[in-house]
Amino acid sequence: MRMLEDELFPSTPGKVKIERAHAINRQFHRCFASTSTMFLWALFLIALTASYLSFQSFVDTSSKYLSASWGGLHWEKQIRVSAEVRRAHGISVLVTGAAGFVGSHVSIALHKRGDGVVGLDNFNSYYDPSLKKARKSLLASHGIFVVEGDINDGRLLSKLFDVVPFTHVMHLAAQAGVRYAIENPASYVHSNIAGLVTLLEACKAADPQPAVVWASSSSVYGLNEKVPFSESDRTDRPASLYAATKKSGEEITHTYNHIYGLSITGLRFFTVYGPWGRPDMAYFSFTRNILQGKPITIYRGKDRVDLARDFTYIDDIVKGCLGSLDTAEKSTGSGGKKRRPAQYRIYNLGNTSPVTVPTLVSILERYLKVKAKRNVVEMPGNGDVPFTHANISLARAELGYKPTTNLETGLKKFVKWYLHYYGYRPRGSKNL
Ligand SMILES: O=C(O)[C@H]1O[C@H](OP(=O)(O)OP(=O)(O)OC[C@H]2O[C@@H](n3ccc(=O)[nH]c3=O)[C@H](O)[C@@H]2O)[C@H](O)[C@@H](O)[C@H]1O
Repeated sequence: MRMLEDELFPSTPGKVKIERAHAINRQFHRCFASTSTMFLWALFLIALTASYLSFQSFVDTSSKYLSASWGGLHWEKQIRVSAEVRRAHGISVLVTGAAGFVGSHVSIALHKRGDGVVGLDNFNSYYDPSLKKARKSLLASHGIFVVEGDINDGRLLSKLFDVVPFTHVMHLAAQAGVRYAIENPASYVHSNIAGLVTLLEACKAADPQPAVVWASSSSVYGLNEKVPFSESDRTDRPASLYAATKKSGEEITHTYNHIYGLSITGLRFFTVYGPWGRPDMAYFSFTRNILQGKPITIYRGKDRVDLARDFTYIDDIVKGCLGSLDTAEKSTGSGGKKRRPAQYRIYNLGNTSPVTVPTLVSILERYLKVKAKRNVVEMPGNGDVPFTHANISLARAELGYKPTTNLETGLKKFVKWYLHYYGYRPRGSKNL
């Protein structure tokens, strides 16, 4: 009994080590008694490692192949059908970020007028992916196919251009949100810089090259104080990493225009809102909190000045996007070289009438018939700017852009959609 206890619970761990060392030594001598045996063992181990490594790479390759959510004849057919143009002089458009807020609206508008549309979206979880899936279903019900994939996937992009000679790319996929850049800076570089370059590489290599229309942002005006913001104003003082990546996007697209002859149109969107919107934005999260009886945080600027935004309704933005696609000239390059200079444009798409954040809240209270629990705090230094205000003369003159929806009307439509989508009882909704 005592011996058994000693074996199981040795009083001196060092002793065990010495005994084990002796035992291992004896075994070692038995196994590798001669040099030739050791050589054979070494050969055996090398062969084993090599076969393990090649098996691993086989497993990796095949699992990548098996898990790829794209490819195959059926997949290609869905893309071709979705890209079919159904009107004279129609266009075929690859819409990136198609399951996003602006992307889904633009896709439907294009499809409705007879253009071909193929969507691309990575369905990331920056906000509730079930809303993105619901938008995808909505698009499917219109006959629009959305490919699940990432703009950083160059192979996928070149495959898409092999299957369809897209005339246009509407590039809306991006890491959005001004304040989230503090939490996750890498995601902005990944989507708004690396993803943009991968997309432009695919566009440059495509034959024919498509014309590219893409989403920049009002945030590029950064710390500008001159109002309203005009396209010729300085944009070299971004207040957030989000803004910095969008400004970089304007410069990156310029490079591709200059070297490869890609036709480029950048659209500076001003705080877009509306049905099927983004849950991370203030008007959306305020609505959710007000209905749930939770407090909302309202930021206030220096000297207790209210923050203001040139809130722009989604339908107006869609018209600006379509106007841009329709007036975009063809790209001029092929085989990696441009034949002649190509079009390069930048436009503000705003509403031209800024509204303060407390006023936005009052409008929501009225439509929701619930008082908000307002918690007013100093604007934290996390990338916000005090106000935005668009000068849209250029877009009006060259795109025929003319916003027609004020914040009151637009929020009414948003609230109606929100109550319906999230299954609220139609309390007084007849008034909406
Ligand atoms: O035009 C753009 O280029 C950008 O527009 C949008 O950014 P913003 O104008 O910042 O919109 P949004 O977050 O709705 O905040 C609105 C107001 O509410 C204030 N705000 C916000 C949150 C909060 O809890 N409290 C608050 O007061 C806040 O301080 C601000 O004054 C897009 O999100 C962005 O992706 C980009 O497209």
